Order: sequence, then structure tokens, then C-alpha cells
Amino acid sequence: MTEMISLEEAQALVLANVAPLSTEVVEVLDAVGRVSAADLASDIDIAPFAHSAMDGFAVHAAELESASEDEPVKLDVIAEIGAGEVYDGPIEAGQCVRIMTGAPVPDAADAVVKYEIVGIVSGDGKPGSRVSFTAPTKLRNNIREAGEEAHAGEVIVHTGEVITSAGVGFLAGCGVLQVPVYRRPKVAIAATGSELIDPSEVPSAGKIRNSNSLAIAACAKAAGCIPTILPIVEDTYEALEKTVLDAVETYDFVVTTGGAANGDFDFIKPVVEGTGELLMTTVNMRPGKAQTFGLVKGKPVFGLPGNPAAAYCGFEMIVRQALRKMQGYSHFNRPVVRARLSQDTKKKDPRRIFLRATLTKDDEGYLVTPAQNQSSGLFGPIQRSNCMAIMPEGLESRAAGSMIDCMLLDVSEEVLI
Ligand SMILES: Nc1nc2c(c(=O)[nH]1)N[C@H]1C(S)=C(S)[C@@H](COP(=O)(O)OP(=O)(O)OC[C@H]3O[C@@H](n4cnc5c(N)ncnc54)[C@H](O)[C@@H]3O)O[C@H]1N2
Ligand code: MOO
Repeated sequence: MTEMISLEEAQALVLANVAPLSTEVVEVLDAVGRVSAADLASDIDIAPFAHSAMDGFAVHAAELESASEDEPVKLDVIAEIGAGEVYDGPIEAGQCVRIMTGAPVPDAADAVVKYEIVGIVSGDGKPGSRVSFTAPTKLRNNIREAGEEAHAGEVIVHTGEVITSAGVGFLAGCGVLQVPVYRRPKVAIAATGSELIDPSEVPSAGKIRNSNSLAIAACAKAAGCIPTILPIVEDTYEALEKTVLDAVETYDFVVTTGGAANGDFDFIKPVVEGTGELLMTTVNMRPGKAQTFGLVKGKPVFGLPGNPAAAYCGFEMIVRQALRKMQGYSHFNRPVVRARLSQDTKKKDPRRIFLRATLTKDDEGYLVTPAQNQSSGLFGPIQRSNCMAIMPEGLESRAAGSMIDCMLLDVSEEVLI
């Protein structure tokens, strides 16, 4: 329990100790990016009626069978149907109906021929005109059938599916305006350290700004959670115990930073052990070896290390996965690509090392350049990176040009790869 375990063991352990939260019903727009907690069915057929995919003329396909350049078939235009209108009269032999995209195809027609390939014999193509067709048309040509996408009562989004932006439109079209989704975890974030002051203040001798709480809150927000930053906790067992015991009453997940190692003022391990069940203390990774996890009153409590990059890595590699599971997601790993190292990279520590690095693309594929400064104490190199280049466990250094796995961090248009 307290020995060093691999990252995969740590992830599995934490995932095994959290479960999807209860569900809540939200407006369909607020469901974007979230996981459906129910099978959602359409209330009507989609499309509700057969409609035209083109602006053109609704015809009987059989009438155009003999149509050719030399012997066009000529028909009288007897009506016009715009989107939102209905024509339910007959279409006799020698007749057709002018129809707009989206308008219901009359039962009396079985194909639509688009404007561009129809000639005008007389008039302007509107009712009262005569038009000519120089080629046959396929049956049901340019007709979008009723129920093409879904039938009334059919499940259109299943439990566990992530609702996309397009999915919001799909659901709206199917009459699903309220969506049950898994609740967002309420995450408490408490920084421990008697050296810490609020970031709004200028530090006096020996003090530093508490930057971890805001970074971890930002990570939690990006992971879909509702973060709350608790007051800074001084380095005593009693103060941290009180913070943890209070937090587990209100929040779904408690994250602390600092005090995770074995120093004289490191209390997260004894507090979790003293108030609940200590399940993990050390992970074979760098930055972020000191990672504490346990359950207090059944609630997950995670003690991230104090070094900023170590706290960030612990959150992104382990905590984020748990918070995703709590929201019903079923995939937890960020995308990984193989890239060529741009420079010789030494390995002096046998832990798995996550190098803050920049991934670019050239003719030969991905190229990765580790940041100059890999200090665990810095956020800056992460701000300027777009991936973590992964040096596996062991002491094998890598030469420039060798291939290495890179985990993408925030993938957006701003990440130029
Ligand atoms: N004898 C050993 N000492 C340390 C070891 C070790 O193996 N043996 N490991 C080092 C590593 S690596 C890490 S990581 C840290 C983890 O220890 P803690 O979690 O107890 O971290 P702290 O001592 O509380 O803080 C470390 C560092 O980070 C600064 N810090 C803390 N909280 C914040 C915050 N909220 N915002 C910004 N910066 C913060 C703190 O001032 C320290 O400089 O242990 C090493 N020591
Ligand atoms: O374990 Mo420390 O996290 O390498 O910075």
C-alpha cells in the first residue's frame, strides 16, 4: 500500500475506488460535452415527412422514361410548394409541381428533378408554365425519406454516449430538450504549507504565492468539474485533519497539494491514514512521485505533491481519470503520438519521466523538443509546452532521432501540430 507503484497501477487503483455520480436533468444545450445517463428516444419520425432535397420539379418518374435531348418530355406546372407548405392534390399525366428544398413531396409524385437540368418551354417556371425534361430520372430521386434518421420511439442517443454539439441539434430535432446526465463532481482544493500566501499578496521573506490551488482548480474545470478553492492550510496535523474531515462532508472529491513527502511538516499521509483508509503514497513517475490517495468517510481524498509541475502531473495523469469516470466517461487516457526526439536526452532517474515538451510536424512526421528547464517547481515550461514526452522507466538515455511517445495536453486549434 505504501510502496512505490507504477502509474498504471495507480490509475487502476484510483479508478476502482470511484464510481459515476448521481444524475441530474439539464437543458439540452447544457448537455454538450457531457455523458447521457439514459437512452433518449425521438418523439417523432426524423425526417417527419418525405421532402425535397433540391429546388426543382416533383414528377412521376415513369413519365420521364423516354425523355432525351432529341425528344424532351414536356409537362405543365400546376402548383408550387414552398418549405412549410403542403400540396395534397393530384398530379395527372402531363403535369408536374414546382417544389422548393425542404417542402413535402406530394404523395402523387415519386421523384424531384432539380432546376438546373429542366428547360423552360413557356412562362417563368412557376404555375401556368410549361417545362421540358431531356433525361429520365431515378425513382425517389432527390427525395429525403420520412424516418430516414430515426423513427418515433427509436433510441437516438444511448446511455454513456458523450453529447456533441451536433448531438444537441439532433436531440432538439427529436424533441428531447431535457437530458439526464451524470453530475459534475464538486471538487475541493486545499493547498497546505505555512509558506503560502494568497496570490493577491506580495510575498514577504520565506513566503510564496499559492499558485497550485488555482492551477488545480483550472485543471478540474477543464476536466468538467466544479472546483472550490478552500483556505490555505497551515502545516499541522490538526489543521489538515480538520480541512479534510470538513471537506468530505460537502464535496465529491478532495484534492490537497503539498505535504505529501516525508518531511517534518508533511501531513497528508498520516491524516488520510488516521481518518480513513490510506491506499497509495508513491508512484514511479517524475515529476510527481509523492501521490497520496485514500478514502475518508468513503470519499476519495488525493494528496498531490507541493511542487507545481508534480501537482499538475499527478492531477493530469491520475486525478483527471477518476473525475472523468465520476462523470460517466468510459475513456480516460489522453491521446499519445510517436515523435522523433530533436536532441540527445539523458536519463539519470529510473522513474518514468514526463518531459515538458513541444511537438511540431515536418515532412518526416512529428518532432519533439523537450523544454530546457525541467524543474518540478515550475509552471512556465508547461504553459509553453503542448505535450509530455515520455521517457520510460529505467536509465536508458535516448539519442536525437529516436522515437518516443508523447502525450498531448490540451488539444485545440492553438496547439500547432
Ligand atoms: N528528502 C527528500 N525530500 C524530497 C523528496 C525526496 O524524495 N526526499 N522529494 C522531493 C520531491 S520530488 C517533491 S515533488 C516534493 C514533494 O513534497 P511535498 O508534497 O511535501 O511538497 P512541499 O514540501 O509541500 O512543497 C514542495 C515545493 O513546492 C512548493 N509549493 C507547495 N505548495 C505550493 C503551492 N500551493 N503553490 C506553489 N508552490 C507550492 C513549496 O514551497 C516547495 O518549494 O518533495 C521533495 N523533497
Ligand atoms: O517527485 Mo517530484 O514530484 O519529481 O518533483
